[in-house]
Amino acid sequence: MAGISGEAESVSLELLRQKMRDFAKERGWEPHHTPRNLLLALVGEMGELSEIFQWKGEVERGLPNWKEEEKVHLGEELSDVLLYLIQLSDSCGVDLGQVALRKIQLNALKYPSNK
Ligand SMILES: Nc1ccn([C@H]2C[C@H](O)[C@@H](COP(=O)(O)OP(=O)(O)OP(=O)(O)O)O2)c(=O)n1
Repeated sequence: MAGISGEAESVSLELLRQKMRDFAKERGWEPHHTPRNLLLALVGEMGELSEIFQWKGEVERGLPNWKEEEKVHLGEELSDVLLYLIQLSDSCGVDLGQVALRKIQLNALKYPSNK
């Protein structure tokens, strides 16, 4: 699927990490992108994401009754959370893709399948 700039590439965590590095560098924001600042920004975006669901009651999987504009807004807030999480990991020197893969393996050991 083509992205906003017409890119047809597949989206990897590494691609997003590099794009956010470039984004911060081009604006001279790197000094502000410390782990603590990025964590607080992430928590702020988590709040914005939560607001979308606030007072709605239970929500069906796939959001069948949501307006298109609500889904677009949801996608934006999910993206903000992801992009700050990637930047936070990067600022801590953590390879998010690798540690997440390892965590999935640990989860499988902790919660064995019955099948
Ligand atoms: N110092 C900054 C500021 C912004 N961003 C990026 C990461 C997020 O994807 C997005 C956040 O931008 P805003 O703070 O403007 O937040 P919103 O897009 O949610 O706007 P608003 O809070 O007005 O709804 O921009 C960033 O990396 N570093």
